[in-house]
Amino acid sequence: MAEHAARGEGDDELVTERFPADSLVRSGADDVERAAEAALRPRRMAEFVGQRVVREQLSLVLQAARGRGRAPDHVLLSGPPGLGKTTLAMIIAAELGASLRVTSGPAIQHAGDLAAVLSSLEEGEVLFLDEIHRIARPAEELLYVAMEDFRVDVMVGKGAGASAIPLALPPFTVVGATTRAGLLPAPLRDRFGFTGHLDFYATDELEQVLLRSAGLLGVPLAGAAAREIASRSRGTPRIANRLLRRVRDWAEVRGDGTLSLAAARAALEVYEVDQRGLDRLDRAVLEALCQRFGGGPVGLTTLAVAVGEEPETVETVAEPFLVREGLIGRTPRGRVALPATWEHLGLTVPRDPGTLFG
Ligand SMILES: Nc1ncnc2c1ncn2[C@@H]1O[C@H](COP(=O)(O)OP(=O)(O)OP(=O)(O)O)[C@@H](O)[C@H]1O
Repeated sequence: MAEHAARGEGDDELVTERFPADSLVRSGADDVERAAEAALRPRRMAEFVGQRVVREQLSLVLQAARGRGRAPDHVLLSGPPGLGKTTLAMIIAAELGASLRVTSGPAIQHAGDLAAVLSSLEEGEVLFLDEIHRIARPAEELLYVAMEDFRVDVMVGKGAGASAIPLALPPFTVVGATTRAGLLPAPLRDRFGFTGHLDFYATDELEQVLLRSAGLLGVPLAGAAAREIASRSRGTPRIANRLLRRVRDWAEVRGDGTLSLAAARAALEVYEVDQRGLDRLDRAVLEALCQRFGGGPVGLTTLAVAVGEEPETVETVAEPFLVREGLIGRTPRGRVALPATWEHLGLTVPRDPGTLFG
C-alpha cells in the first residue's frame, strides 16, 4: 500500500508514496489513463523493451551494487516524456529489492518539504524525483548535501537565533528524471554517478511493446496492426499504448472486436493521427511555422502563443520528435521550417530557402 509519508509547509500538500518492492503499481491514481498506463508497465529489466545501451549500463550498476551489498550511485534519467523514465525508476527499486519513494520537483517548493522526505527515508530506499529540474532552489542545495554526504541539516529556530542541526541519513539512492537535462545546475548533475539518456524507440521496438500490452489486455492484435500503430506512435511507448487503447475502442464499438490493420487505420484517422504519427499539436506547430511565420525563424515563445500552448510544452512534448524527423530546425535565431516541413503539409517549398533556414 502506498503510504502518506510527508507533508510540506505550504498550502500544497506534499505527498510521497512508498511502494514495497513487490508492488510497482502507483496506487491512488484516479485518472483512468494513468491507471491504464500503470497496468502496462514492465516491472523488471528483462521486460523493458529497447534502450539497449542504457539498460545494459544500468544493469551493471545495479548488479555491482547488489554484489557489494550497498546502495548504488544516484541515477539521472533524461529524455522526452513517455519514454520510460518512471518505469525504469520502478524497475531499479524492484531489481534492488528496495522500496520506492516517489515525489516530484513541483511538489518540493521549500527546503523543509525535501527535508521531511529525506529524513523519513529508510536504508537502501530508492527516492524517485520526477521533474527534478523543477525543484525550488533552496531545496536544491539541501539535496546536494544529502546526495553527497547522506546528511540533512535541519533548521531549528528563526532569524538570528536559527541554527542547523545535522541529521545523518541512511544510505539511499536518488533516481532523478528530467525532460530538460540542460536546465539542471552542474553541481546537481555532478552528484549523479550514472546518467542515462533515453531516446525515441524504433518501430520494431514499439511493435514489441504493443504486442506485450495487447497480451496483458487480452485483446487480439494483428501483426500488421501492431506495425501500423507502432509506426505512428512518435517513437514513444506511452503513445503506442494509448493508441492501442483507442484502436481497441474503435474495434469494440464500430468493428467486430478484432484489432486488424483496417481497424487500426480507421481508428487513427478518427483520432487525427497522421501517417507519420503527428498529432494535432504537432501539426498546429508546423502550420503556424509555415503559414503564419513564413517558415521562420521564429522564437519559441511566439510560436507557442500562436498555437495556444505553453512554451515548455512545445519545447519538450512536440519539438524533440519534430526535430528528429527533420520537420523543424532550431537555429540561434529561432525555429525554422525545413523542406520536409512544407512537403509534409502539402505546401510548396518557398523559392529562397537561404533566408528561411539561416
Ligand atoms: N521500454 C519500455 N517497454 C515497455 N513499455 C514501456 C517502456 N517504456 C515505457 N513503457 C510504457 O510507457 C508508459 C510511459 O512510461 P513512463 O511513465 O515510464 O514514461 P516517462 O519517461 O516517465 O514519462 P514522463 O516524463 O511523462 O513522466 C508506461 O506505462 C509503460 O507502460
